[in-house]
Amino acid sequence: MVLMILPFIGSVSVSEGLVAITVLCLVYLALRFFHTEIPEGLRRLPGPKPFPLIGNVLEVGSKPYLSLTAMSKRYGDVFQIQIGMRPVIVLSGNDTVRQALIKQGEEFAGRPDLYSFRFINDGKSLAFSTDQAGVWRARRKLAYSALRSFSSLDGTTPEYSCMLEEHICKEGEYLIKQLNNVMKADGSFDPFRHIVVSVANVICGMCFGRRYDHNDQELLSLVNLSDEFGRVVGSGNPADFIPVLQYLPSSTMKSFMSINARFTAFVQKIVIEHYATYNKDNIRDITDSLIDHCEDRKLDENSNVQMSDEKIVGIVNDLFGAGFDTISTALSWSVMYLVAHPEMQERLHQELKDTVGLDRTPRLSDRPNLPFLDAFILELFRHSSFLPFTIPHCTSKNTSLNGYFIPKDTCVFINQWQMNHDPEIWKDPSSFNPDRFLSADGTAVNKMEGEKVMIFGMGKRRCIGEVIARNEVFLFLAILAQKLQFQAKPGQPLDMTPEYGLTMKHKRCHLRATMRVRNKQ
Ligand code: HEM
Repeated sequence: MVLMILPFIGSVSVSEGLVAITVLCLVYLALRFFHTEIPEGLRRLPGPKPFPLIGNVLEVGSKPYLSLTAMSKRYGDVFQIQIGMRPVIVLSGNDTVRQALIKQGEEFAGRPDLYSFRFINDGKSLAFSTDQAGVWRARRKLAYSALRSFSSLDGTTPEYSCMLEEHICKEGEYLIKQLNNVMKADGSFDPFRHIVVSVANVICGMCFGRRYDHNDQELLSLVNLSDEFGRVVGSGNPADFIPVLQYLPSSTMKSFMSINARFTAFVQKIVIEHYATYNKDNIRDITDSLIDHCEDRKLDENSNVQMSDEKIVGIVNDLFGAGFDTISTALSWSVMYLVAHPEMQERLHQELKDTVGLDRTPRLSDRPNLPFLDAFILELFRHSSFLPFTIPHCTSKNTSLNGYFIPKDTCVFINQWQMNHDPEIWKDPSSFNPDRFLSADGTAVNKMEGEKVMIFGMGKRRCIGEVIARNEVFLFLAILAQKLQFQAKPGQPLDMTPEYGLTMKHKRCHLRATMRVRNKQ
């Protein structure tokens, strides 16, 4: 965050700077003057003392998941920091987060009105916008039912249990061929670069009824920009917290706007093609089903939530965006963990060899027989906590939590990383140990332990793609571990340091892989 504010200082003239600082000081003093009254019986939130203007930016630093976890040890599960001008409540601890997001779910389900969020999906994002509760709920329901029906649709042949399985198996097999070819040609590969196209193709198949070549430049440039997107949304763009910065030039913000504009243009082009070829009697994919919903709604006089067609069809933009970045980050990390723990890589392969064999592609129905793979995925989610915070929440009314007063419209960060590394819950949390999720004889996953892992959020805003995501990570990883053996590139030590963002990624690197079984041609 501090690193993100610094570039602003160089791009402002002295007089502009002085005016900005004077305005900020006046606003700051006014805010302190009108300090919120605490209702009787409730306490004022604890937290570090903020500096004028920058608040606690210095203490939060560039790894907020670590600094805010350290602060939770000092101030407790509910505390307040100030980022720039904006107070932010940070929630940690399983019981506290459960209380806020489930028991008091309605009060904590909003999204804050952050400047950068206005550029995502043209300000009409289901996940990031400040839609009124009724509109958001109706859009979420539509998105959820479209996702569910298009993933559970029958596959094109009885070989596959559903469309989702068909897409993943085909893309998984194609990915193996692709990695094999790149290995032959270059001797190493960048895991994220190839995984992201395969994963994007699965969600493209469901949303748009099409797939892209691994060398398609338009798709490649779009999906490889997602790191940049996560960096702004994840760390909090300075202009979100120091409003006057919205009016000053910023290269980060410029690039963020351009990524969003390109993303929206990419989806819009496909949506326009769908409108032109739409046929009510042949709903091809999620885009068609959303267009169909707009048509039906025009005939439904009882529909009580007012939503524009743009807001309905724009849902596909959210599904596509959320559907590839998260899953490819999870899979890319999986490969890194396999390389970091070769004994686990062998154990996984052996489990697949013993239960599935090497002659057929794994299926979703193999899952109950692959407990170590399931435990490995749970530990990957927990240990990497690659989504260290949920998307920021916001209170919809004055409320209280653990006896502390929290005013309406307060921005709330949920620290998933802290929950996944809490020593009260996890024994030796910093070690990577999938066995923690297995029964004593190693034959079954302990479901209760698994449910303690927090990576999809909880309550009213819980991820709507969770089932698809879990299935996708499982099946892609099963295919990769069955067919390939991954290693680090000689002379290149593995760097597992996460780079902070909405989704934390490992540094781009090159790995090697050898085929364990011949792929079907
Ligand atoms: C491993 C993969 C994934 C992870 C870890 C993940 C995690 C999350 C998290 C933490 C949130 C925010 C929850 C909150 O704000 O409290 C979220 C929201 C969301 N996710 Fe996922 N997600 C994944 C995959 C997907 C997929 C595949 C889709 C759809 C195809 C999807 C669609 C969404 C949507 C639409 C929201 C916004 C929900 C709302 O604001 O009401 N996600 N996800």
